[in-house]
Amino acid sequence: MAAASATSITSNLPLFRSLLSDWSAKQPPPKGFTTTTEEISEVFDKRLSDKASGLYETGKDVLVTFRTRPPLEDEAAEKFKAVVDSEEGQEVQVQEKVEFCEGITLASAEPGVFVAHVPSVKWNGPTLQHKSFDSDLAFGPQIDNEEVYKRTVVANDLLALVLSGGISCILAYGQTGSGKTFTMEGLEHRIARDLFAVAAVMGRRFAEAEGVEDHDIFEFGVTFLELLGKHASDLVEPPEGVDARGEPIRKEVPIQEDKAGDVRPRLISTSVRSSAELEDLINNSLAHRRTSATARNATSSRSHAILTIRVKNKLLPYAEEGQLILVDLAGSERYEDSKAHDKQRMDESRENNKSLMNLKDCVRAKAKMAAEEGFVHIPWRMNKLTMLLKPIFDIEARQHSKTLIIAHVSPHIQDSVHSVNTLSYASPFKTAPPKPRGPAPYDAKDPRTWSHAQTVSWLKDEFTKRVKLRRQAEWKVKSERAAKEGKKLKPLDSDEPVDTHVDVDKLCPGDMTAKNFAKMYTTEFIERCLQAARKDEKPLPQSQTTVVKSISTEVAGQMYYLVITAKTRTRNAIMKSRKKLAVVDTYGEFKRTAGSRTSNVLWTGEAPLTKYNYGKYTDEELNMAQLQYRSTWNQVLWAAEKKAKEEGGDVAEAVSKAAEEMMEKWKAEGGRVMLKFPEEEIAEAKADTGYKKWDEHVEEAMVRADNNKVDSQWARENAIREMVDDYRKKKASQRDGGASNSV
Ligand SMILES: Nc1ncnc2c1ncn2[C@@H]1O[C@H](COP(=O)(O)OP(=O)(O)OP(=O)(O)O)[C@@H](O)[C@H]1O
Repeated sequence: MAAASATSITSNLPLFRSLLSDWSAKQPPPKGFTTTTEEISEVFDKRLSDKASGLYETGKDVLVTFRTRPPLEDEAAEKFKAVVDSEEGQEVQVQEKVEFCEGITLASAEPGVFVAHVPSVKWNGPTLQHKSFDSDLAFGPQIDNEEVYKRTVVANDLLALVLSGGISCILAYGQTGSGKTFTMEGLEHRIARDLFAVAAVMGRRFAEAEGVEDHDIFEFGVTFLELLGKHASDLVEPPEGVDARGEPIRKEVPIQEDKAGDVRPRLISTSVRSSAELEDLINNSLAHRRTSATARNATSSRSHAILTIRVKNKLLPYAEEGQLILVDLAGSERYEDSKAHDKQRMDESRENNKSLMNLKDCVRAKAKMAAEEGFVHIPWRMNKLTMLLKPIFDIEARQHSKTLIIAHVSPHIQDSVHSVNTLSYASPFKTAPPKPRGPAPYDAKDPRTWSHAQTVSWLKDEFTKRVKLRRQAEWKVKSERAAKEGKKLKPLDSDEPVDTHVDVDKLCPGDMTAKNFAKMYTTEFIERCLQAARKDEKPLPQSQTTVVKSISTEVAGQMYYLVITAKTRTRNAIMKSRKKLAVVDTYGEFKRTAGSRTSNVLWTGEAPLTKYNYGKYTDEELNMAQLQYRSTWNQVLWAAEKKAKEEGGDVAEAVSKAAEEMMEKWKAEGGRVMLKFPEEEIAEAKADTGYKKWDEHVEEAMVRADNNKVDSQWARENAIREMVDDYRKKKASQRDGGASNSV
């Protein structure tokens, strides 16, 4: 079935309307939302006012939302009035007055389901296809910005996340004119309205827990950046004028990773202290963006706009900053449209297209990572847009983050093809909710498996251990000082009980487990520890506050570290079993065609099929080569088999020979041998190389592998092999050097 042209859609509107009405008559009534907005507000208000209600499910890391807007007055008539007559290639007015016809139907609001009605042409004439897409939430044309704000920002507690040192990111995606800016501006103004009220409540709670008088504990810095093609500029500054092409002239801002691995373009960061100041800043920056939109070509729909609000907690000066990142993306269909434009515009559109595709890869990888509870490679270094979004894509980041993508579609049937593109871009980000699992067996290294009693016992041990460590360190300093004065301190009795300050039973009441703590933001954990350290509800003396803050930060870090490493172990086990499966699959296919093979081990001398001595390659090498060549491996073997059969030759010999040739090629391409190193040696090599350099090398290798369609897991291992080899060489030369020195 072919897609219908704009001409045929508009001239066939009566037919499509009747097909739509037949279709609608057969549909069940749309499903609405599972909660009312009043219920969302109620839960939120309670959470803010009630200290004990901090235990809540943080839900998914990536949420997908669809939105369609109402048709605007006379829009259909304006937008679709003159259409090209495809037969004659001339513009003709096909209808006197073009009335709106629905291209999107909301089938369910939560979980979201949109049905796009796509006009197409069958052998017997025009017809309609109905394509259904899933999301977490869907907003029909009657939903206003206030409700969108409540069901996204409020329901997911994004402001509290940011104020607790986490990262919230909202991405608006869709065709030009679909309503991205309308949504983002709506959200931005409401965020400006509420952020300081939420900050006041959270600030008061935190300050009270610390026994500090000043409740004004947050500092806010705002930046606004525009990315047009590869060029970034600061939207806080007005443009310096317009060039001959009618484009705004702006100072370019470089986007690079700094030495610490951060991507912080040099933008004007404006400090804001109230809703009014934030609102003013947003309005001015948006006005600067719109100034350019009134110029000859609306740059606003061709550029990405990124508003970032950074939040610093003055009482936790060393903690990571919270970030709220709001991104109004460039129109998604621009590349096709740009074909009629000059080279510069086409380059810019190609760049936008690339960045949107790369963004898709990153969001998809992130969603997958969250759903599978482990690490996957996220290629965020591939372009400037995803580099700017590093905080949400960097797997090393220790901050909790939540990403919300709002995919916008036009309501018109004439835009259905674009709508299908938009919905199929965003829909795959939706992940299944985590499967309800029975209680996992106890694992001392995985906090997610601990019961209430095990959690209490771990917390008691951790606090005690850390207080003892502090005591030990202080004793050492004091005893050294005493030794200088010729005195000797009484040795410490390590069995002597210590005051951990934090009452763990108070910190971990009822049926609370480590799972609850692991989901908690660090600031919330510290706040709870400070509360649990209070005796008779009296504020703690300053010296104790400092100790509790520092120890509880360490305990939270240790808990998070245990969760992360447990997740990595799960992930590695998944990867390993997948690798095995891939090998078994390859083997299965080979067995089907080659017949008589019985051994479970591939390509070894023991197998009856092989006359060649495969003993010269290890199983690991053979598996790696097959994984790398994937389907090519089978194709080559099948071709050898077919040829031998046709020519009446020895099939086993031909197949084995072909396999051997491939192994030789594989070796010649760089001796891709996966070596096994002891974990301690890898850890030593890592520490010696430097963690940042190590990770960069691995990441680069994986990106290169992604580009070359080579197994990225193999690339990772190969990169590690190279670095451990280097480390071995370095150590050997030091040894030799050391040995020659000592001679
Ligand atoms: N939900 C809505 N309700 C009412 N009007 C809307 C809604 N969404 C968008 N509009 C209107 O539709 C028009 C196009 O919306 P908007 O400018 O937000 O689109 P856009 O996707 O940001 O386009 P561009 O990519 O060109 O910037 C505007 O006039 C806007 O006011």
